[in-house]
Amino acid sequence: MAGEALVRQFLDHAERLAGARIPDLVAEDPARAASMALRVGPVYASFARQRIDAPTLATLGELAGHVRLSLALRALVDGAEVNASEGRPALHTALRSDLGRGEVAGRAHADALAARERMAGLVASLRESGVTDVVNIGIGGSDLGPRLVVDALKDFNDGRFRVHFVSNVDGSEVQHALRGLDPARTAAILVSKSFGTQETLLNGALVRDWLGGGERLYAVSANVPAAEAFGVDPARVLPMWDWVGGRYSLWSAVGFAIALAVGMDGFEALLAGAAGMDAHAVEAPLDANLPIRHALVAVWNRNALGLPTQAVLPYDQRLAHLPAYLQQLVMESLGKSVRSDGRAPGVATVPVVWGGAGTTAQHSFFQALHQGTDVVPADFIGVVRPAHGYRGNHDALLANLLAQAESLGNGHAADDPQKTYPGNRPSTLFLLDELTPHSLGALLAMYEHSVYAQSVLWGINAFDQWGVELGKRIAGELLPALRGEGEAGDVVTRALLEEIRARR
Ligand SMILES: O=P(O)(O)OC[C@H]1O[C@H](O)[C@H](O)[C@@H](O)[C@@H]1O
Repeated sequence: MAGEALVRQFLDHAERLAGARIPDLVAEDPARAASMALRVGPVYASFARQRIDAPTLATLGELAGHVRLSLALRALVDGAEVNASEGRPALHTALRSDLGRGEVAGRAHADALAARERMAGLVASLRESGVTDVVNIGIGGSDLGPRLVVDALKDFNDGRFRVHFVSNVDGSEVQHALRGLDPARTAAILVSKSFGTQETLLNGALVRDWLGGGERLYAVSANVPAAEAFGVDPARVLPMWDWVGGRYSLWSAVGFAIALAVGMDGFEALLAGAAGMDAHAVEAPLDANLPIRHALVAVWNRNALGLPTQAVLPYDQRLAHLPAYLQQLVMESLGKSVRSDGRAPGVATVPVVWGGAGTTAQHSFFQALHQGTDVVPADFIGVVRPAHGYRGNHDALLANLLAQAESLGNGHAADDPQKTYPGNRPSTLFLLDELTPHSLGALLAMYEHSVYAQSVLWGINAFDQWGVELGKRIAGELLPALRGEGEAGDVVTRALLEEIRARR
């Protein structure tokens, strides 16, 4: 079908479903719970509580076909220049899969294997050393992925190292991270793709001095000369490449801290889980493809239902960092209002991603999810088998997870409007059999592919982030003014500078 006819059909479905209610959709189709669910390895996903039906999904599938989503996924893993504004491929899949065809993907995969081999050597030598604590210094993609995974996989950590994270340029974070640590028993990893990030260089210099030199300093960077000039021994610099986006990089040596926490076996299992999802994303037909389904639902919620935000609600404390990680993955990738071809997308793009771990979050912002004026679609993530023996707690956790998805979807009528729940709040519910390196790898790769698929549907580049540059430049200009050297900033900033200077 031609593009325009498809868009018309999309709008027709939107109009038809504008008044549709999730409980009615569920009641109308007894097979819905099964037909709206997909399983890929350890990841089960139910879309039964989305405000969508089979004919709409068929149109969305046609839309996916129209934008050649399958070919686009293939182009991604084969190393096509999907990052057009920077003239680069985005080959994060080559870090964990050998799916990519052709020379570019093949070389990337070989380079990734060689780097992993070197990383394994450094992990082994550190395990044999007297080092007890490791501080990961990085920000954005050089922090959020490792931070999430190290915390999520703490049941797979043998406790050989305590791993700490420092990202913020706020000196308070580094001060508290180092408090109580022994410099003679601490190693630091400076993780920076560019090795030009202000926060990481300032914190790195502090920690280098605190360590008393570069002996236990490690670096991961695509800018090896800069890391060496900073004082890191070349033998302790692991490579990264311009073909890996920062927010897609935890599978590279950026995951050094992960490998120290869960061992190389754990790291390899994480990669294997992601590789399984890569193969599914590229090979599964459109209508049975989990990341594509997830992406189509995201676009439906944003553009047909006009929902401006998206909640991420892991019902597992170990996944408490998942909302922050997904904020970068989704919002840096899709936070664009210009298509790759320079045109306006003509529709809303990125939603605001936010969230928190259940059940804790139920006692803070869930009131607004249930009765607020904005409808917030949610991704719930639950884990069937816990890694602890407190069965009573886990049953309560799962009961709450199921109850929240049900009550948000169905609502509740009451005579008293204060006690009425409007319901019709859409959600997707993921279940992992267990939270393991393998299942976590699969889940995170699912989100990566969904984000890429959304970018293809919207025609935007998921792999650049020009929007973060302006603030960095202005901060650079304001730095001397803050020290009293010259003037910078607009009228409001100057007044604020004056206020700060007067009270220092
Ligand atoms: O790894 P680095 O080069 O230090 O970059 C760290 C982060 O900073 C940048 O501002 C980007 O917004 C992020 O995408 C990136 O992950």
